[in-house]
Amino acid sequence: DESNSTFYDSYHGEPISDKEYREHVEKNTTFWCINEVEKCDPHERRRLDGSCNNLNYPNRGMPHTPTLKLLPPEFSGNGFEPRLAKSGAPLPPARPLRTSLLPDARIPDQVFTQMVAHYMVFIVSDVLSIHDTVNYVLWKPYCCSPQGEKDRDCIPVKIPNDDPVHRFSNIRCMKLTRPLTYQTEGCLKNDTKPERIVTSTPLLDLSKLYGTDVQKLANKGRLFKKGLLKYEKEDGRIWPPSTKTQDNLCLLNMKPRETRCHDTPEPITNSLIGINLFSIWFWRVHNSIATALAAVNPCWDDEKLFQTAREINIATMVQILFYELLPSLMGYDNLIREGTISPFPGFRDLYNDQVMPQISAEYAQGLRWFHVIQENNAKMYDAKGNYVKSVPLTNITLRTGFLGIDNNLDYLTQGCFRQASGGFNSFVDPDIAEIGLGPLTESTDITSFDLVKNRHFGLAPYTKYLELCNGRPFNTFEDLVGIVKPEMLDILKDKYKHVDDIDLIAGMWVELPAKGSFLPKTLQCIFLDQHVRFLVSDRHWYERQNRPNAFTYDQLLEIRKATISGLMCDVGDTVTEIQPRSFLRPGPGNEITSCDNIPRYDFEPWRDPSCNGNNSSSDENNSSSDDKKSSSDDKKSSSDDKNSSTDEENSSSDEKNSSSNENSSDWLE
Ligand code: HEM
Repeated sequence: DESNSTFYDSYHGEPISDKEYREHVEKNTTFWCINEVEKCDPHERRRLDGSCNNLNYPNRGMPHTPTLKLLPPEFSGNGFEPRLAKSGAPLPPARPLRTSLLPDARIPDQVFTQMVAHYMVFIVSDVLSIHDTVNYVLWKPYCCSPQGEKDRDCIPVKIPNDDPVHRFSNIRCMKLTRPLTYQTEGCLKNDTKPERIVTSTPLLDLSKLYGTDVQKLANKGRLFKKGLLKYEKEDGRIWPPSTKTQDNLCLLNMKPRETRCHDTPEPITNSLIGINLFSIWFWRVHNSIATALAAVNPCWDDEKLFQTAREINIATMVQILFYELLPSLMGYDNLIREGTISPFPGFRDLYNDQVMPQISAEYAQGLRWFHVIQENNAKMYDAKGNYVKSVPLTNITLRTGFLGIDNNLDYLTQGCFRQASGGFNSFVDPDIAEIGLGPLTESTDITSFDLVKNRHFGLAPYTKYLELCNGRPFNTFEDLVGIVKPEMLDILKDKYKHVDDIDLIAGMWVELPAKGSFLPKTLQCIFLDQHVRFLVSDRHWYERQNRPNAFTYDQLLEIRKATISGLMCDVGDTVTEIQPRSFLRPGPGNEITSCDNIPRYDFEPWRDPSCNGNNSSSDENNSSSDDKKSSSDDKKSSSDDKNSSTDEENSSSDEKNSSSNENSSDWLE
């Protein structure tokens, strides 16, 4: 009897009939095309799978739900191929366009650190998917061989003979596949506009950290003690649980030395290094929060500790994004003016149940622009900032094992805030443009792919977005004066026959930054729209006073203290000193300083009066949580003797846990 849950069509968002349900079962399309939603309870917390976020449209906010379009998609022909140029010819080929508009060069940025790129790619993992990449790497790896010519899904990128890089090689093809869509997965008919499908929730909710499935989280994530996530301790470092078999995503671990591979609810934690690092860090943040909560509230059970820690963890991630990273990138005044952030520390409640929790297709594409600022040569430093060595990031994708040896995790961590990001300019790091996926492919130009995907998603011409964002028409190349960089206007004219031919991502590559911002004008516009949507459409938004289990005013004031540097001091290996604003390069006004000077959460506002019958134990735990704030430099030293009772609980909980004889009070350090 399924009376407690309803099946929704993932695309349309309507409940489906029993007959339709059985048809999907027969076609084996339930996974992508159907969302199962348990009856909503308006008072429950944020669900893992995003369901019931909007009580009127319960599947909106779940995985496999569609993006919103700022402008109607444009395709050509019955097969929904990319739109054509005004002349009726195909648009200019991707690779030569990319090498002209966005040439290879490695130029360090003068303002931002690597932390920006890593945080942004972690945000990407929270709202998008990697299955389109897995598709051409693993499932259909033949797109540059004869077999590929027979497969419609193959859309390889051709390299011309006069290519600036590959004229010196014999590589003439880069393998690539069409995006997975509701059509390819059998949810919509093939004669409808291709509509991309993704696996994350379209909400900022750490959905790839906790996963979107209660059972998976129970199996792989939760320790079911004291609100903690499972963890392992090795050489004094805390890790998410690992798999000892090889069937996970760590394809590039160099055996036999490199064996570590996360066994978290979602294997994506093992993918790009920025996703990997922030997954490790937010995993630890969860546990440090749960431990601090347990210290002030000894009567809270595992469930209450877990759920509260998860909420604070999510709020921390969002607070850092909205109030630290975005203002640095886009300008504080711009964000205040547009309503992305509030100038006041207290509550704000802009929830509108008519706005669906969705991301725009343009936001998904706009995030790709950040490939421009990815510096691929990761410099590694010791805790005092002495240079140790470097590693190309493209060599450590799908290679969690690298982090597990030679103090690499520590050194990389230091590099995140000591090394500049790639320049916010019109150049792409040569490795991102030519290597891309490291040893997984012969050659991958991520930025050419950005252009090809832009077309296969059917995004409207750049000029239409200019009109949308600026409120006036753009009819000629001359209308782009003041919009794009002058020298780039010449190249645009060379490459595109008509101004309306210009692709959205190409326009963003060559645009001038928006006023008071480091982002290109049109990207700024797309970001402003989406970030307001995030907060307006999310019933569980952390700044709301009127939501289930809302923070109190005093709790929210603690969340306001979140900074990326505070996070690094709490959970970053060997981080005992850091600049206060570590998305920005250290230097005058942002000098590296002791972690003692970096603000951190105080968990007193979470003290639950109903626990306070038993004072002796809560006092003791309290003093240890105070310790934590001052002594940030002992993440490695294993304390401690206070909780001998937890020894036993822990060792029984997890057979493959290398830390089974450690006690969970590690988190009380
Ligand atoms: C070492 C650094 C990075 C590498 C090697 C990398 C690699 C890739 C690759 C191979 C793809 C798939 C391309 C395709 O199939 O079309 C991709 C997609 C993407 N990347 Fe990156 N990336 C990196 C950094 C970043 C950063 C810093 C961001 C920041 C926002 C980012 C955002 C995206 C987005 C939004 C997509 C599209 C995902 C989707 O549509 O589902 N990437 N990246």
